[in-house]
Amino acid sequence: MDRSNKPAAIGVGASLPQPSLSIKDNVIEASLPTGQSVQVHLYGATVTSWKANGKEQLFVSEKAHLDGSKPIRGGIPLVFPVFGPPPQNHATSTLPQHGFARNSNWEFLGKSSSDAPGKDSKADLTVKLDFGLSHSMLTEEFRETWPYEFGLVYSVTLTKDTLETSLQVRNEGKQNFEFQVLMHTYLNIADISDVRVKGLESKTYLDKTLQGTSHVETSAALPITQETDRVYQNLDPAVPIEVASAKDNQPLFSITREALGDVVVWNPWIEKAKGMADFGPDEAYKNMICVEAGSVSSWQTLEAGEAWEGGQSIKSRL
Ligand SMILES: O=P(O)(O)OC[C@H]1O[C@@H](O)[C@H](O)[C@@H](O)[C@@H]1O
Repeated sequence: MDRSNKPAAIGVGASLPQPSLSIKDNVIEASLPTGQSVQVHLYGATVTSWKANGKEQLFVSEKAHLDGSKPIRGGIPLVFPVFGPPPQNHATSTLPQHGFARNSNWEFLGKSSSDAPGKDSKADLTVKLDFGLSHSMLTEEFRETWPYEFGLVYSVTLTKDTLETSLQVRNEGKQNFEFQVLMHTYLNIADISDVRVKGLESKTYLDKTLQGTSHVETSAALPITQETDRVYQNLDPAVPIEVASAKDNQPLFSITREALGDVVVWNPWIEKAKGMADFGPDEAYKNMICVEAGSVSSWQTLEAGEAWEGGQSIKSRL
């Protein structure tokens, strides 16, 4: 995963087609000459579209609010600095569910592109979009409820066959703070009954549908047949979690992570889907599965002046 801020390689392939960028109504769109594209709303720095292989790879609810009035239901909302309902007696306790990153207005820091080493420069071209959020950009309410001086840089990198998202968290103040982080990725699938989640066998998970009780996964290829809300813990980030087709066992998505040791698997199923005002149509629960890379089962402590970085790379074969 390239986290450098290096600019486009000057001179290399100067005559080759370059990634294109458009900025309109607080939505940033970039595309590669090979056809892949990504779209990011400044509200939440939420990735709302990733097209590869001629297909949309991310699910966005038809009823999602795209006007900044509510976190966007779909794509990749970013969860920070707390996952789920904040615990009592913690610095995050008065924040909303999943924190403030997904409901804050981020700034676009710029685009960079690079040729990865390879024979076909056009095919290896990548584009990286950087977004920033800091304490002074928060609403007054969030600044008061979470009074830490912080800086986030969120990088969204599009390559020929992957989408990479990575977050750098900096503590720019004088006090330590604790945070959790999660990339709440809604993957677009044709039919939930046809997918299996692989790479979780023998891993411990907390089942949020069963009062957060702890279990050990017994399935090598997990089918989703009911409401599912599980936090798999302490995974090896380098081992991919795969969403595979049950028909031919072929992976549809493969997700590797860096410094993100937990993975949440979530599908609201029938009743919960109906109960979410911004989720639609009702049957759309069949067309999505959230596989969310994060660090949520404990807290990351960031000392004054320190930085932390983590991310995911999603490869699609859809
Ligand atoms: O409705 P929200 O706040 O976007 O959350 C959606 C889901 O997000 C998941 O990450 C949680 O594990 C679920 O418990 C939660 O329901």
